[in-house]
Amino acid sequence: MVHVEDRKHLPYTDAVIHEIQRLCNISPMAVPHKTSRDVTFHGYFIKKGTTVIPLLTSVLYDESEWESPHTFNPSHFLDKEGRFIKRDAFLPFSAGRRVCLGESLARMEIFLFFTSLLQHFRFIPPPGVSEDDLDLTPAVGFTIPPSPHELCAISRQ
Ligand code: HEM
Repeated sequence: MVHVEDRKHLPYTDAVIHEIQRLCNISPMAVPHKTSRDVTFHGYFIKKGTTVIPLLTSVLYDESEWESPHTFNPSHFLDKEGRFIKRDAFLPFSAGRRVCLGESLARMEIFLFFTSLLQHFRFIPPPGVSEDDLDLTPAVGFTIPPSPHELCAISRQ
């Protein structure tokens, strides 16, 4: 049985989960916001009342922040000794006053579901399908869920 406190003892697992959320961010455009006053941001003047859509993907794939932004690489979240490191550019829940209210709950649930499932099952492609045939290209939309595909869960017991 896994507990949420185990997260600190499982840095590689934690890094894998963070990397999945970075690379497969499900809410790339967060939620539209409106400026409550005139703002100058990075030299651009933004008038009060302007709708602003934060592109979280631009941070999660930022080439100046990530060593291999377009490749799955849990080392983004590990130091040389294999300890978990926080990264400022990890913003799948957005940031600021309107940051996702469910972030703690979501992170806890993802850790518990992910570790429990992997402890009890091995996941393999269905018979006749090779791993290379699995298309992990996400669906496109306001949110980007994974495309439907089939997997077999094999009990480890
Ligand atoms: C992997 C799971 C989740 C992701 C990636 C996610 C991501 C986000 C993002 C990007 C926003 C927009 C923040 C902004 O306006 O800039 C948001 C808002 C919000 N999320 Fe989540 N979310 C997740 C799960 C949850 C869960 C489980 C709950 C509730 C139990 C939740 C509740 C909310 C609420 C209430 C807001 C609106 C906050 C506000 O406007 O003040 N989210 N979320």
